[in-house]
Amino acid sequence: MSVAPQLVVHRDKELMAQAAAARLITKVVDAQASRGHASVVLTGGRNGNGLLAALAEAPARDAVDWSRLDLWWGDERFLPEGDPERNVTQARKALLDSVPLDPSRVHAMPASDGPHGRDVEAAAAAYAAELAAAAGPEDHGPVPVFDVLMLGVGPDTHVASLFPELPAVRETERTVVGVHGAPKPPPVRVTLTLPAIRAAREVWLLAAGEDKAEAAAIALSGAGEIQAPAAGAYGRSRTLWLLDAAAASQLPRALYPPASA
Ligand SMILES: O=C1O[C@H](COP(=O)(O)O)[C@@H](O)[C@H](O)[C@H]1O
Repeated sequence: MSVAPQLVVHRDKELMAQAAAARLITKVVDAQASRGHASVVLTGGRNGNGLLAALAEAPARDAVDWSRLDLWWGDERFLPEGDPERNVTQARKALLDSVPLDPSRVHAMPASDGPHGRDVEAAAAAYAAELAAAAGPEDHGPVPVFDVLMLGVGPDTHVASLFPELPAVRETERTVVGVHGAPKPPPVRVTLTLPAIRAAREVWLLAAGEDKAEAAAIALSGAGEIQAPAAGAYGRSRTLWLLDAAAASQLPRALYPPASA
């Protein structure tokens, strides 16, 4: 059953990134204190990378035990290792190269020049197997119960590489699939599916900028997940939309009443 989304609206995208970074630090520190380790699923895109860059600048980042953090990805552009358009390349530049992570806990999705070559279905199956191997009996499923899974929201309401009406968003069995014909380049991608996303304890959707306003309004107004994949992204115990004022500007008044002063 889906948990009703909560909304937090910040003044602008810089403040949103800083506040989300602070929120993530607290979550990771709390999870490490209670379970000894934490797991976070990263997103690509402008807002996801903005958050990572803000985290890199936050003095409180030193409160995180980076060696006890598992990092996974919600999706990846299926390109050669090191390609500047790969989500993992951008994440490394924004944050990962500057913190003492345990490389064995950095679970990048396969590249198109990796062991599976250009076979994106094999790459997706390999990532699903890696997730399944990391899931313990306490997870009761084929993927770990991630502490936080972040998703950038595209102007067309896509999340991860789940685009409206494409087969990946209809997947109900597999946890990771290959994507062909994505409307946003590159066309070939690897993505977690909605069932895998919904295994997370908390799902955070990031939307900043005017070009996200319509998507946020559609996804939060009862749209179906096939037409608006962001509407189908929710966590087991919390679904949090982190927006800036521009992205919140078309939300129904019942969700985001205009300020009175
Ligand atoms: O291509 C992608 O786009 C989305 C959204 O990106 P944005 O730049 O519009 O914020 C991103 O969440 C996804 O990870 C990425 O592969």
